[in-house]
Amino acid sequence: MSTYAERLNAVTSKRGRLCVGIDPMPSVVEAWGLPNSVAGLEACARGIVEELGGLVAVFKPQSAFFEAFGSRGVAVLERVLADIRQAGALSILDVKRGDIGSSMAGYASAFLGDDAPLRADAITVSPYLGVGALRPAIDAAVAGGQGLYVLARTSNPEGAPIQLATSGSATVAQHVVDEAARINLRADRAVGLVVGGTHSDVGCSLESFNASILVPGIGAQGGSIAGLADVFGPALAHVLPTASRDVIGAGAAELSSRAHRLLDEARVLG
Ligand SMILES: O=C(O)c1cc(=O)[nH]c(=O)n1[C@@H]1O[C@H](COP(=O)(O)O)[C@@H](O)[C@H]1O
Repeated sequence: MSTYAERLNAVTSKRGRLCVGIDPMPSVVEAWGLPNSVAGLEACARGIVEELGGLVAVFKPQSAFFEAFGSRGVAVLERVLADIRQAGALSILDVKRGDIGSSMAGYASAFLGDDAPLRADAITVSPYLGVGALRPAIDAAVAGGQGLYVLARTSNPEGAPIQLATSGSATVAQHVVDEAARINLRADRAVGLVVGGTHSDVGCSLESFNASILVPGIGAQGGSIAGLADVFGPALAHVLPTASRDVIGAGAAELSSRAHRLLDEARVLG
């Protein structure tokens, strides 16, 4: 069985280093000329994968916009994840879970389990109950050839007081980066990071990090792919930029041209 790192490398080598976020919020669904309903959600979210599924390497559905419609929205999310798989792309399910070990094991089986209806190739997780509390998800990811993306330095301005606070001799963000790198030595590089593309200085050293770095904040939040080389330096080799509204926010007619524009920009990442 191949690891998440190997699968990610294979698909991004072919399709380019870009993740498209599937955030079908009401304003996006409206820009697609669709009603703010389960049917509108489904037409928008599955329409994105139908159009871009053979082009883009990775998709990141944001669970919140599906959960907003209850069980019928979650059923749409199941179908979107299946569509992504069918298209030969990878899915990062953005659920930002983090809990004590026993509950984390529950989340791991919900999103990473072999037969889980919401099975994804990777999920986003929060380390604020301790990086060690993520262990059940790390074990599940390694067992299934899947990945995790741990929030280290998020794209939003409100993250700074917590993530840049000092813990011992390093910032909290640095602690997360170092712990993830240490775990990866025995975890098939399954533990990636989330580091926003909106900062001129991320406030932690990524130099010796050894796995994928998901970089949100491109486009709508002010970040640009062109600006990443200066900020990420040698870690640029691990960067996977992700954009949602910048690609999907102007309706179906502009979807393909916007994706192609970002794929062109992402060529500088190699
Ligand atoms: O984990 C994430 O994906 C994430 C982390 C972060 O630091 N900032 C961030 O914006 N995100 C997510 O990335 C997406 C950003 O959407 P756009 O700003 O439209 O590209 C949303 O789904 C956010 O929840």
